[in-house]
Amino acid sequence: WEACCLDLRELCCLDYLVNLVLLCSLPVGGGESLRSYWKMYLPQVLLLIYVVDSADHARLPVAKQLLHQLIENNSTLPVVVLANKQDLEGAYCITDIHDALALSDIGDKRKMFLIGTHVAEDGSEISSSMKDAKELIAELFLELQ
Ligand SMILES: Nc1nc2c(ncn2[C@@H]2O[C@H](COP(=O)(O)OP(=O)(O)OP(=O)(O)O)[C@@H](O)[C@H]2O)c(=O)[nH]1
Repeated sequence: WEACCLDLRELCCLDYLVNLVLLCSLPVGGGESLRSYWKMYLPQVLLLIYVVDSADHARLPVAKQLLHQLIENNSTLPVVVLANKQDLEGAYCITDIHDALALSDIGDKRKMFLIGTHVAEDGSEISSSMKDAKELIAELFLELQ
């Protein structure tokens, strides 16, 4: 991580920056066996990107509880929630996801964004929603340097 702490303001190519952000990210899965690692990584991150499955209504209450627990002791950590799988029939819309995750309770001190995304099932192309999310994340990353 430290090796990547160069002055990103000097970089003017957004594509390069987006790729660099992805390189610098620490993806941690959401499975039960991996959740104990979340708090371990949290102090090292500039920005939390929390991905939920918008079509998995049954697990949204757990996703809400875990998100709130994760950030309860860090009132300023910026959070980007990706409401993924928006392409699936029955997926909750952004307003429903906002309510299901109780994002209005997350506090007004931090930057918080909620974006609907989806990826092609075969991974063949990057959707425009995912490109928008990547660009937002890159811009936030720049601001946080
Ligand atoms: N239609 C659609 N499928 C997706 C999307 N994102 C991931 N998938 C597919 O969903 C399947 C499961 O992927 P994920 O939900 O990301 O996997 P996971 O989070 O490890 O699995 P769970 O913990 O069981 O939810 C894979 O076949 C992915 O290709 C999406 O936005 N739309």
